[in-house]
Amino acid sequence: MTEDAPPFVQLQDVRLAYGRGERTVEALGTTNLKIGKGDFVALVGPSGCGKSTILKLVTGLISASAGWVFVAQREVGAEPVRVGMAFQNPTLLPWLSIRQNVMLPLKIVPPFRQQYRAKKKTEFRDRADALLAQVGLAGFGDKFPWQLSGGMLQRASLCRALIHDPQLLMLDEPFGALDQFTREELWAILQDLWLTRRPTVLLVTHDLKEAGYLANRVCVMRARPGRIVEDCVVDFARPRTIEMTYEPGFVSLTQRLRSLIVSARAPAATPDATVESAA
Ligand SMILES: Nc1ncnc2c1ncn2[C@@H]1O[C@H](COP(=O)(O)OP(=O)(O)OP(=O)(O)O)[C@@H](O)[C@H]1O
Repeated sequence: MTEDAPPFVQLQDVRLAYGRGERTVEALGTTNLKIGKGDFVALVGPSGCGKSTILKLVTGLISASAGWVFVAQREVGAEPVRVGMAFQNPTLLPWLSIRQNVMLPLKIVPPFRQQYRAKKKTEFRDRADALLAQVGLAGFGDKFPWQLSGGMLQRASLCRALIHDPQLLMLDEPFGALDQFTREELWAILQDLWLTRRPTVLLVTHDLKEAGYLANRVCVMRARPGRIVEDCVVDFARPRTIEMTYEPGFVSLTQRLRSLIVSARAPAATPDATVESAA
């Protein structure tokens, strides 16, 4: 993000508490975050520090208890923004083929919805097939989810998240359930998709190597209440490779992130501590 370009995503003095009264959980303390258009930011931190809460705030799924969330310089929810999402569980619809699953956002999201009804089905089908080919799933469009491996399903899920050219791509531990080799393959695929399409990406991950490989910035969070304690710039050249992750600069980045998280780890949470911290 250049100094004078307005941020595409901005959290300004945001606080978020779940529940009421004695059951209040202060999930996010005062939090500020700016993400430039087309940037790739990873959120890392101990369990319960509010990473997914930030994703929910940015997509407008929940509203801030205090402060403001802006996307494209408008308060979130004021204007529709095209968002793509992928989670740990690919959640493809089992009764639809892979291609139909990938095309689903085009049936739902304007302006594609109207075009889909009008005439563009063939064009959209070609678009889905091209995207499937880009992630190594050429020829799998007619298969059904049960016929694919976990890694293949996650590739298809990335295609579904990107088919409608989202301005914002929200990824909540998308590769968390995959083995290391499949995960590394998918990092390369995601990097390639990001380099060619340049959505603004917010990635939640527990994998520090993944954060360092994929992101331009890694925000380290701390719990109770959740907050960002460090914002590390990652400026390794692109495209990044797995070999690069063994180089001293990369290793010292992941070591630094690790020690930040170790020191950010809150003592084990208890229901009483939760109520106390919220009081
Ligand atoms: N719907 C909810 N109602 C009450 N408390 C919630 C709710 N959702 C999350 N929390 C609490 O808010 C805090 C932040 O949760 P969040 O899911 O954002 O953390 P996280 O960093 O994504 O965690 P993890 O890495 O384990 O997925 C946690 O203490 C969690 O228990």
